[in-house]
Amino acid sequence: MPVSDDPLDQVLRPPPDETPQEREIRLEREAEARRISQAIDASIKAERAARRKKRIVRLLLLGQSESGKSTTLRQFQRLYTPTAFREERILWRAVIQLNIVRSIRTILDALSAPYPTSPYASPRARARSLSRPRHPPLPTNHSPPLPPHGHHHESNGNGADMQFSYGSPPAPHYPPRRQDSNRDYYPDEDEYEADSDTEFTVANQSYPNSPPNFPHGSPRSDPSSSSTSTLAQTPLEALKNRLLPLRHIEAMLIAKLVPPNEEEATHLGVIPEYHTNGVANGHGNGNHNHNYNHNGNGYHPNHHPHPHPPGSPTESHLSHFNGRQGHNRSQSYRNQEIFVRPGPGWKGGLARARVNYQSYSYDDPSSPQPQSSQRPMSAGNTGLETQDEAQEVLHSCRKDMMQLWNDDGIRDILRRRKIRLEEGSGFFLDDLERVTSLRYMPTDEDVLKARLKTIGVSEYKFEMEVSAGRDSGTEWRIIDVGGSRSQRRTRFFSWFSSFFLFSVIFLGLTATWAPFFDDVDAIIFLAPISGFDQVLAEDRTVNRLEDSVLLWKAVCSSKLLANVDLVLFLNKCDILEKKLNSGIKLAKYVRSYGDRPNDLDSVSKYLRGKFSAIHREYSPNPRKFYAFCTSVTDTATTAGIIASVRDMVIRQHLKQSKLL
Ligand SMILES: Nc1nc2c(ncn2[C@@H]2O[C@H](COP(=O)(O)OP(=O)(O)OP(=O)(O)O)[C@@H](O)[C@H]2O)c(=O)[nH]1
Ligand SMILES: [Mg+2]
Repeated sequence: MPVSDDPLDQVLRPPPDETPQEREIRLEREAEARRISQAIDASIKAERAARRKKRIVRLLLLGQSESGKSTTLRQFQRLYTPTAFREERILWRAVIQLNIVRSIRTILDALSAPYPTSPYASPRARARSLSRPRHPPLPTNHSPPLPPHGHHHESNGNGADMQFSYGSPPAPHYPPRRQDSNRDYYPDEDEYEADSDTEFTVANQSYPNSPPNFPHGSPRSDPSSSSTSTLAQTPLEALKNRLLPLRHIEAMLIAKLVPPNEEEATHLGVIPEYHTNGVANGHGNGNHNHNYNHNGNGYHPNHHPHPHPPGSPTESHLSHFNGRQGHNRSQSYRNQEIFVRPGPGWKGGLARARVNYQSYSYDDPSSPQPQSSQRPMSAGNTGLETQDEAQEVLHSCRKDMMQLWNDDGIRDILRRRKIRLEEGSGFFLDDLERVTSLRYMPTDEDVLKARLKTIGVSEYKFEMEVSAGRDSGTEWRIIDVGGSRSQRRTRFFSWFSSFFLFSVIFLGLTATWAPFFDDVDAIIFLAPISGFDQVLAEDRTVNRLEDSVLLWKAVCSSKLLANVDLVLFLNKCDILEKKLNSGIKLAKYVRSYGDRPNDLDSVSKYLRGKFSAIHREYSPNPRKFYAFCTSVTDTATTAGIIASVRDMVIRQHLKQSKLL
């Protein structure tokens, strides 16, 4: 008998001194094991066939944090389950309220932030910050050009140009480079050097050279703030005092959005004043667990350590708003987004208290308008019987918020600190009059613009409503994952945007994850290409575009996903276009772009070519690949793209079914 080299054969080979009875028992056991294995195979096959027969289509959304995955999911819901989507719009009002409050907080913090303490601050900058006040580096997501050594060059083996390099020679004032094993990089792009000598004295003081345009004399008279106004040193200070109620609203909204049974510390730091008010829910105690909610039905397949170690910035996100001393302000509050689990978890509580408008159709202006005395009722799980306090506070603060946002001096400060709120997520400050009205009902566009970070993995099931078109009856399952990085212990880990993706793609498909990724019909991968000049909020050493490319390579080369068709959304093209038109050059960040034209068409074509080449080189097997330039918040253009994706996926799905 030929001797096999297969180590498995060697292990399984019967012992040389096996007796006839032992042999009989062994053969019986092996036959039983074979029978069980065949039964399992048959049942898996039958289940797949049944699923295909029932037309269950599964889509997986992948991409870095803020790439637009959940927004794409909302677009699917808007298009194919319009009634349900419309009914849920009111639930998004709390999220929009929170987005507004946090935008205002960003501005206020920008006005009162301390001076640089970054270890990477240049000695010159440090010296200057000691000698005279300057604008401090505030957290921004905008990246400096990466140095020339930072490029990645891969050969595609067939001579095609696969070079995709990031960076350009550093501007002279950037901090000294910190050496990484693979490349040089700038750890902190926020080292700020004023580009002129115009001097501001920030943090509640005067603005000698370019004052914000507050009205001279007394601040706007407001009975609710008269006592604080008299204490105020400046109109700005008075304005800030009048905006103090937003602190309470922020804590209240978080308590409202996070279900009471949520185990996870929900970024609520231990803020004594909130706790004594009984507003906060007592989280923030370092009890970090993820419960991955599969199918939104409460199934929690596993517990994983919280991605943020105790003491990480997420535990104190409210502290900055409180303006209390002693917190490390280099911990960017902008990393500290509120997140809730996707799916019905957070909506569940809100949905129990649907807004109490009487049969008023927001789409039908001829339907009876709500009475002016009728204010929207809270749709949250706190204060169900009360009026919507958050909306009322926002309404009463709206003039002050508008004054703050529209002030030229403050805009100038934001600009100098590279805070571009209008390009960021959940931006509603240009719509304050509308969104703070007492009868505000979010529009479809508002829901798509709202920002709520996803944590964990959820599968959404829905059937297309009959009104949605010919494919009604197909059950769609869309899997939305949280894209933010969770593991930064090693450089290797930090290359990958998500612990979840990392687990699935690189550590192998564990039983825990199998239900999510098994038998997926297609992946929609979102690469927000407007982020070419930005860094990740969760790791400020990493350029966003670079991160997307690395993740794309990982997805393309994953053996687990080798047979899944890929749809690429080069997303946030609307922001990209604005950036390019404002003069920001792609070539400064992607050196290989050279002197090609700096317009949307050329840039998107170029990047599409790069992503497409990576797909060709890295995919283990040939497969279908589609690429679109998208702005998934745009309802008109996205409808067409989603219809194409739907047709393509269904076609493929049917083809596969026939093969079974
Ligand atoms: N202007 C613009 N904004 C977009 C676009 N796509 C998404 N956004 C906004 O970007 C923000 C982030 O989008 P999400 O869909 O929450 O991102 P995500 O990929 O689900 O992020 P995680 O849940 O953190 O993984 C939201 O406020 C969206 O409204 C786009 O194409 N253009
Ligand atoms: Mg999301």
